[in-house]
Amino acid sequence: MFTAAIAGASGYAGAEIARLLLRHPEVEIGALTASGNAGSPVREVAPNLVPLADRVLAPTTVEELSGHDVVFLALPHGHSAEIAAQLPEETLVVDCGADYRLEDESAWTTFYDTPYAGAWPYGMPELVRSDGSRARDALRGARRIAVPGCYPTAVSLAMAPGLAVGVVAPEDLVIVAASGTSGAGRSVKPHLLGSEVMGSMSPYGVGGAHRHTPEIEQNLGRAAGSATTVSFTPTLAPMPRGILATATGRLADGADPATVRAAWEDTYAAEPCVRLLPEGSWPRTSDVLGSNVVEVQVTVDERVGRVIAVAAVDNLTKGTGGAAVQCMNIALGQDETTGLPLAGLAP
Ligand SMILES: NC(=O)C1=CN([C@@H]2O[C@H](COP(=O)(O)OP(=O)(O)OC[C@H]3O[C@@H](n4cnc5c(N)ncnc54)[C@H](OP(=O)(O)O)[C@@H]3O)[C@@H](O)[C@H]2O)C=CC1
Ligand SMILES: CC(=O)N[C@@H](CCC(=O)OP(=O)(O)O)C(=O)O
Repeated sequence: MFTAAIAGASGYAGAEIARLLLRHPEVEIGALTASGNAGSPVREVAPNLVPLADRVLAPTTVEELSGHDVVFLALPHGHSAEIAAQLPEETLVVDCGADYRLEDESAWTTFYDTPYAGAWPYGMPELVRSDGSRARDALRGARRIAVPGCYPTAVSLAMAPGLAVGVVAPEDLVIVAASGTSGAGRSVKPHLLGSEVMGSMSPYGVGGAHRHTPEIEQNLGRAAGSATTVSFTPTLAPMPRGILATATGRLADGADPATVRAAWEDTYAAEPCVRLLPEGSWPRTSDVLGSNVVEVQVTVDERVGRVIAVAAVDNLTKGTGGAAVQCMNIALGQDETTGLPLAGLAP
């Protein structure tokens, strides 16, 4: 058995990790820490975590987090480095925040207002590179892992196969994605009040301003084997969980619908957490609710010569907490899907 602590267990991502670890046969849940909610019983902040109801949230300190095999950090950006630096090198630290996702310091300083912390192995196991290798390779035995952002998970897994195989041109990539409100965390934000969100969809971070833009470019650049820029527009949808991302790119010279289909099929044939749907079926957020699977579909709009790839993901499961547990499994040498739900809740 391994022991795991969760820092930020009172937040959406931390509570999702706890939900998943409760069903993990090889992990015992240790310290659960919080900030403003420290001292409260779990039932007051995450009543869905019934088996943990009477556990009391501890303050987020290195002392509370020490002595575990695994420490999950589910904290706001900028809080991971100080804690990670004080944990032993042999402790597996899985960071759900953005702090260690970007390799390019200038990209970080353009989009974030905290100091650049560095880059850790990137926790998107299925991400394919131009040489056919996967990001998974760097996760085996790793002791520091950066969990991807939720939009980059959906977008990158939707489009990477076409870039890696060369059936999509690496320039002129356009992405529009809709996210449920839990993507923003649980702290109160005026634009996320129920009366503002219900019955309405709205864009934000328009014009290349969203901080996930460089992370998507990093991922798709790795797939393409060359620097890549994207136009990315996020939108907010009136639902608690889920992201639906639509990515389009120009059909590469010499490619056709059959080679496009083959690129996606070959890339994902052996991936347990990415499901390429049968032709004609399209991903829906409702089908991946609570599941650690990303559903993907691709087609070619031959009239305009563009490849259209769509992905649906639960932002809190495969989009954060599930990816964190999947990466832990790989790092610890466990079967990759141990403890993870691979079917969604329906209806
Ligand atoms: N929500 C999502 O879909 C995704 C989230 N992430 C990332 O995961 C991390 C957590 O996100 P999420 O759970 O949504 O956020 P929440 O706002 O829901 O939770 C934040 C957590 O951090 C704690 N916290 C707040 N301020 C501090 C502080 N100054 N020092 C230490 N702890 C603090 C909170 O404690 P308390 O409530 O007790 O004050 C809470 O436990 C973020 O980095 C986020 O970007 C990544 C991918 C997707
Ligand atoms: C709906 C919503 O607000 N979503 C968040 C994305 C959160 C996420 O994935 O996370 P990181 O903060 O870890 O990068 C946003 O757009 O900022």
